[in-house]
Amino acid sequence: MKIGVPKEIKNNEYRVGMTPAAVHELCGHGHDVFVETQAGAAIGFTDEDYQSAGAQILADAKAVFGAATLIVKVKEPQPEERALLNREHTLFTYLHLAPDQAQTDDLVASGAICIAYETVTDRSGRLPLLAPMSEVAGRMSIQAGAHCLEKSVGGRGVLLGGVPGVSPARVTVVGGGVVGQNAVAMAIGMGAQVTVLDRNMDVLRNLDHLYGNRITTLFSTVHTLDQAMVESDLVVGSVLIPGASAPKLITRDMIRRMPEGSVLVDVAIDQGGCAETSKPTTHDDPTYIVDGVVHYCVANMPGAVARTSTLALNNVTLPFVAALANKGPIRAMKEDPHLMAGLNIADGKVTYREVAEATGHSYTDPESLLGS
Ligand SMILES: NC(=O)C1=CN([C@@H]2O[C@H](COP(=O)(O)OP(=O)(O)OC[C@H]3O[C@@H](n4cnc5c(N)ncnc54)[C@H](O)[C@@H]3O)[C@@H](O)[C@H]2O)C=CC1
Ligand SMILES: CC(=O)C(=O)O
Ligand SMILES: [Mg+2]
Repeated sequence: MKIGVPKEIKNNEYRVGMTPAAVHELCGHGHDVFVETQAGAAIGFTDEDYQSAGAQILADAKAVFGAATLIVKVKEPQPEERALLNREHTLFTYLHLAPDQAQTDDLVASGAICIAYETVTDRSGRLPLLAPMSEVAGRMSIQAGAHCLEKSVGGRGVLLGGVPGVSPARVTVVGGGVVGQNAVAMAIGMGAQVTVLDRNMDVLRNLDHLYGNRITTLFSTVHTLDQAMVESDLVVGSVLIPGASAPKLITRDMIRRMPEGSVLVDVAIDQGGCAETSKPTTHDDPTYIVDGVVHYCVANMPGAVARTSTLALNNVTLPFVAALANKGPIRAMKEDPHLMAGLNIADGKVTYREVAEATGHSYTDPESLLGS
């Protein structure tokens, strides 16, 4: 198989789809790997490192997409990358299609096989290719939130941990999954007073078991969320319905009633965001203010700690890249229903129900499309 690794071009995105170590493994299996020049340079992976691992270095994305059939990336393809895709390609990357009509339409038109990291499953129903980036973003959400609480960025001038004689900040985490658990751990570590909401009682029981009365767990309803929001200094949005647009649980009215200078870090922004007031921002210009509340809505938070994130991502994607390359995408998916769960688009059809529903495309069952 010919595998291509283009340089990421999203704003401040320094991650790379494959590390030199991953390239070495794939070349060892007899595959050809083509890496765009400087693809990993920003995080210390030089062209020479990739060449030593067995890759060929190509001058630009056009050459990589021309030479390879399996494209391994990190972020959703940008318009200029989408223009390079055709039905010979298999694209393996984060896609987040439900809130992104233009990308969905372009990928349908390309005819390519498009497998989304974020909907690949595991035996316990979790999302193993999303998990490491959720760990990163969950941990980052508290440091980003702490910074946003500073006066210079419009925050209310509150220190998360307080000091002797002054109360700590109140942090509310909406969604206690992977992002939420990592946010809770960091917020507790910094001394904040933490409340976490979820609709899954097992999630709340597990957090209660871990932290006891150090945190407050609340079953998430409109009422409990409303109460927690208006008393919070920092809110982390971390709900997910896999593959679907994030539910808009946080209303504009709740935002209006939060304290002046409080902060919302909407990590779920990559699926459209869980607040009515959320819109995607970039690391270049990460925040904006609505009704006095600082909103941080960066859709590629892990890109800021790109070296850690690339290594963590490659740990989990490598076995799937190897399966796709060794068996070919169709056989690899037929033999692994968890990889098949990642298939969002193929042959001009949308094969993920929530994406079809959100974007107005008709849904095609992936098994019927690929044949059994
Ligand atoms: N902005 C960024 O850079 C990044 C964003 N993310 C995103 O963060 C979000 C969360 O990801 P994970 O934590 O991995 O997902 P997860 O599936 O581990 O956790 C989501 C949690 O939300 C809960 N939930 C669903 N509906 C709810 C409701 N109505 N009320 C309360 N809780 C509800 C679920 O029960 C689950 O515990 C996803 O959209 C993911 O794509 C992840 C990594 C980076
Ligand atoms: C998951 C995601 O959106 C990211 O890592 O950028
Ligand atoms: Mg207000």
